[in-house]
Amino acid sequence: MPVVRMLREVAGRMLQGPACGCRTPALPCRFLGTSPRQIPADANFHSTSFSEADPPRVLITGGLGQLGVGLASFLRKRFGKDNVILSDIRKPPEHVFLSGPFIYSDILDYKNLRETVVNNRVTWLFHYSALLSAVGEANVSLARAVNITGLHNVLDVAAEHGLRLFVPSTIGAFGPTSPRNPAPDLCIQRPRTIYGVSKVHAELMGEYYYYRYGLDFRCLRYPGIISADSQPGGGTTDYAVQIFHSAVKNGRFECNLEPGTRLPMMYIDDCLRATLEVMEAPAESLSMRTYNINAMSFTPAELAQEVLKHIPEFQITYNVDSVRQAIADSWPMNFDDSNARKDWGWKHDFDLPELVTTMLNFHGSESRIAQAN
Ligand SMILES: NC(=O)C1=CN([C@@H]2O[C@H](COP(=O)(O)OP(=O)(O)OC[C@H]3O[C@@H](n4cnc5c(N)ncnc54)[C@H](O)[C@@H]3O)[C@@H](O)[C@H]2O)C=CC1
Ligand SMILES: CC(=O)[C@H](N)C(=O)O
Repeated sequence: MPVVRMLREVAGRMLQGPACGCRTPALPCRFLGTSPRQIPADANFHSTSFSEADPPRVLITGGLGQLGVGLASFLRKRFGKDNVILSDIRKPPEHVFLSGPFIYSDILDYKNLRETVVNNRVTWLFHYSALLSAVGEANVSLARAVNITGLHNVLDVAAEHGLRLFVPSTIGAFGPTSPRNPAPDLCIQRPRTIYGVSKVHAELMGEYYYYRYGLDFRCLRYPGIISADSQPGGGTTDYAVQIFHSAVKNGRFECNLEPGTRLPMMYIDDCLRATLEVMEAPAESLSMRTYNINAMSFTPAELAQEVLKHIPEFQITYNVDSVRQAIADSWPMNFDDSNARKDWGWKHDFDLPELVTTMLNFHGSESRIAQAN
């Protein structure tokens, strides 16, 4: 029965492991026929590697959020200012607009995205556009469109043009039935937010494109990220950013999570370094395509204790937001990132004391500058 044997062989190849560089991957059905998303038959789905003399051409989607501007500035130091293009659907503030290339790019507009990639000869794409956990619950249909349909557009453009693609996932990709302390890389993932569901979908679709078409998909599950000079975009872990600004400005903070809510967290410098490290890691060192990364884990009460060491008059009060609390209660308290440490040498620099000192120094000097002016 030759047909059955042929099907078995194809299925066997897919289940065996990633497509290797020497094999021509089968075309996805949606790329055939009259679809605008055609992939040439000789397409090479393997992202190009780069040398110092020939750095990647980078596009960051959703780049005006909490993390994108910092990522652009970090990557520009490594690859050169003009090789890193920041994009978003919002208008950039002047200092961002003047700091390097910025373009309008709506990930829901496939043609616009493809044009951007082609016209700028993009080779690496960091896909940051998303609606985060709390805003996602407030606008499920928009979150579904941006986080799921938008991801499909990004995956197709990346596959079509042989890009190396980074998509961040999150602690929010786990749910109440996942092991919580710690959550390992591979376990039950049944999140109960549209954000979490869309991120599990992104992990699975990215890995599917990797195994099926050889797309160079790389994904890190970020903890809650804490940044000094950018505002969070509507997540459950936002309190851990806002507390520092309030502590310095007012000496007090009203927290929207209960004092004992333990969540994994990370300082932005560690997050951005991990992102570049996994993108630069040799493909053969990656035993997986989606990794947990971890740094620290604390509760609002523990964070407040650490702030008190610097600002003895600091006061924290609690006014719990039931939506955010329910989300936080379903997320991991701790992350097992041993695979990232083993495979590509991940190591964080910032623990809670260094985080608090750094954040308070930043906001302290900001407020001294404001007072002096
Ligand atoms: N900030 C954090 O603590 C964490 C972030 N992540 C992930 O990292 C990525 C970046 O996060 P943040 O910067 O915090 O997000 P953010 O919410 O601050 O920014 C997201 C950006 O996406 C843009 N956007 C929305 N719709 C768009 C569209 N149709 N086309 C293009 N852009 C669009 C928004 O204008 C916004 O600037 C997200 O994918 C997020 O899920 C993961 C875990 C933790
Ligand atoms: C942890 C995240 O993904 C984000 N900060 C959120 O709280 O939604």
